[in-house]
Amino acid sequence: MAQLSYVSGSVGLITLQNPPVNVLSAATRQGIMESMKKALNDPKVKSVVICGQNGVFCAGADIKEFGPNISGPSIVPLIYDIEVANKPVVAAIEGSALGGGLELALTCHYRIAHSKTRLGLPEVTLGLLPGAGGTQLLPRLIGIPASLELITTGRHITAAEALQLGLVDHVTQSDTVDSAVKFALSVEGEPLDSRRISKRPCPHLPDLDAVFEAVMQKVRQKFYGAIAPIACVQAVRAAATLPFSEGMKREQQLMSTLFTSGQARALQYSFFAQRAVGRWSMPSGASWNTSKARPVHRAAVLGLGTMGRGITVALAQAGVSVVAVEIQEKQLNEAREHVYATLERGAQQSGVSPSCANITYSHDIQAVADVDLVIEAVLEDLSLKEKVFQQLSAICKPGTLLCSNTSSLDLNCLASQTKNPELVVGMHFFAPAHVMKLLEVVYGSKSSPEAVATAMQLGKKMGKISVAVGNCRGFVGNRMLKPYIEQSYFLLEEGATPELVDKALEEFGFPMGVFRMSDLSGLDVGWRVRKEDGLAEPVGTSGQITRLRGGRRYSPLGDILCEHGRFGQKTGLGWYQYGRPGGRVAKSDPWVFNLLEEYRARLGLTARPIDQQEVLERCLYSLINEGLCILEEGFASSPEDIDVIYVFGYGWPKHRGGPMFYASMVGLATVLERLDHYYRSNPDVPSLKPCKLLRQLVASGSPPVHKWKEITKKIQNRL
Ligand SMILES: CCCCCCC/C=C/C(=O)SCCNC(=O)CCNC(=O)[C@H](O)C(C)(C)COP(=O)(O)OP(=O)(O)OC[C@H]1O[C@@H](n2cnc3c(N)ncnc32)[C@H](O)[C@@H]1OP(=O)(O)O
Repeated sequence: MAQLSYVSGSVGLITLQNPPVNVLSAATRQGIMESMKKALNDPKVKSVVICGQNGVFCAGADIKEFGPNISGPSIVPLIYDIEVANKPVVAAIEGSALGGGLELALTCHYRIAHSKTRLGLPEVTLGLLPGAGGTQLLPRLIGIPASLELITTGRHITAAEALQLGLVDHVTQSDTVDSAVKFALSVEGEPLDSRRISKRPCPHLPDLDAVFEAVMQKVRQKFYGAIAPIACVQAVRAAATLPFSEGMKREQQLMSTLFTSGQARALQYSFFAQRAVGRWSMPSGASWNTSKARPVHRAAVLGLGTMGRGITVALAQAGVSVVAVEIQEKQLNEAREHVYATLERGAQQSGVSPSCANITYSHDIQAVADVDLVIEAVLEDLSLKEKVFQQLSAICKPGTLLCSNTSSLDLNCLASQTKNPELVVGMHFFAPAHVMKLLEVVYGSKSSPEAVATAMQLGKKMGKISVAVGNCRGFVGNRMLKPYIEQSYFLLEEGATPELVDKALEEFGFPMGVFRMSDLSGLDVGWRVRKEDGLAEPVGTSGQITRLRGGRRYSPLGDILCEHGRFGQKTGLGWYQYGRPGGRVAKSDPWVFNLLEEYRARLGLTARPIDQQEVLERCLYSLINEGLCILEEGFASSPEDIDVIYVFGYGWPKHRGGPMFYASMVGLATVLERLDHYYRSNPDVPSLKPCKLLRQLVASGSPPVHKWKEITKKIQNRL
């Protein structure tokens, strides 16, 4: 797992060999330790270079090894041995140097990096801190403010930024190992004391207390509820205020608390879940490793409203050439300006040139004739979309993939309008489409595995986390949102306020509670759907209110707000008041309180005290139950798919892993017991009825999430 060889007469070259990314597994640590010892004891060796095989230095500790029983040599003494070595040790960094990998490089006496290398201490994103000396070494090398920023965000930086910060000594464009070996030869025999970072004082910072206080406040706000960023700040503070050895003790102390935390487990689960969703499968058995994606060089976006514009930007930024089509001239011109400005802004932020040249605009649908793939993003209206798919099927060259950005319509209906329904898939982006990481790739009953593979690959190219899901109402994300919103309305009927419900959800970790979120996305969207479904009936001021519709309990509260023109932020009024149309700051609205009181009085409902626990149980457990139904029915192939969708598309707090992981943390038996309890008192609310899979999982001893697939398969086979 690490190999010592000899080059240029006097250089011992230690190569980490743990593909694909040379993580510091027990065997790799052992290999480094033995190779170092051999090199240092060999009188022919005058200097040492450490590199990684296959163009990657090291992606840090092996996350799979984390747990109560870690075997092999500890990482801290291992890297300490490198720093105290009496021969110069040079890190030859290429590919990635992350986490423990960067810490390994920090204990070397010199760091040479290839210009394309990414460096960082991303432990915080795994619920940890850089616990192999990173919190003590980095501030001594690059100062406290820069270290705080890198360690609390886990941001990866380029070699150029690393050079600017003083994190690396030299950046090369040519062969990294060759450069490092030449460099090692040039420093053989030179004194090393000044090169040992642990021996340096931490750079002085005036107003130390004020700096740390401000950072702590920022971190608490930005990463609400997360414990790792706070521990990171505390550890860096130790570097600033304590001698190195004491700081190291503090780092270890803080690390041991984090290491066993539920948050670290959730975040590490999420790390692997993000990668697992790429290994998609369909109920037919087709999957990522049996299906080949087609290349997409040229794509079209049809409809340049908010979503179409965002998708155009994301495609252009991914280097795909785009034909952007909008039939209304005015909308087309506005879209052109908007896309240009967004690309310019993005280019300024990232320091690369904007990709505007890749886009051609047209108001003629015929312009899509020779593209490889079309993404339709016209209004969410079935008959309009059906017409568009008929046209696309007639215009596009044979083999063009036809994708819809619909968030709610039946993909099979759209596919049935085309000559080749196997070429139709959903690409459900989330607003703003160039920013949000999530993409649901929806397969209909006729979508070919090749079409799914192509959409998944294009999503990846656009920097999205793509999840393949089946074609059910609302797909995965929006379908699970329905019972969650429904419960929040019922809670209002029973005595809660929008403020109380939102507070509970925001304290849980959502960036916005359900009512603030609804105001942001617009209450009229759901109202239109409910009207189409025949659920929303005009209530007026004196009309009778029926709470049982379609055989189940229904709350018309959202409809009543819409009848009053309260569509949320865009009209300045919704569940809250915003001062003006388009306002963003939510203020409580006495009108809503009065409405709730009058509504309850009309229906003879008595308000009762409702606590945060009940809000969480009813909103979250009904959402979880729907997720389990989706798994049971096979519309998502794994709990990881659902969790990734919720974390990256719906603001589920990252440090809680996702709804399925959270349910397993709370205890599936507890979730079942609470759902049973609420369903008993609300038998007209079917979303509270625990699904078969939940009962089965509990009966099977509540296995961990990665074992659920065995049980879902059994249920699906029986169906
Ligand atoms: C042992 C005692 C504990 C002391 C702790 C001391 C303090 C140190 C802590 C750490 O170092 S924690 C780890 C910090 N490192 C990271 O967070 C890096 C994580 N990896 C990445 O960001 C990316 O993988 C990459 C290196 C940028 C490469 O990206 P790329 O897109 O090229 O490939 P991936 O598909 O992401 O990865 C390939 C493959 O490798 C697996 N993998 C990557 N990193 C790790 C890791 N650190 N541990 C275990 N496995 C890792 C990844 O899961 C992929 O495998 P599959 O999931 O596809 O099987």
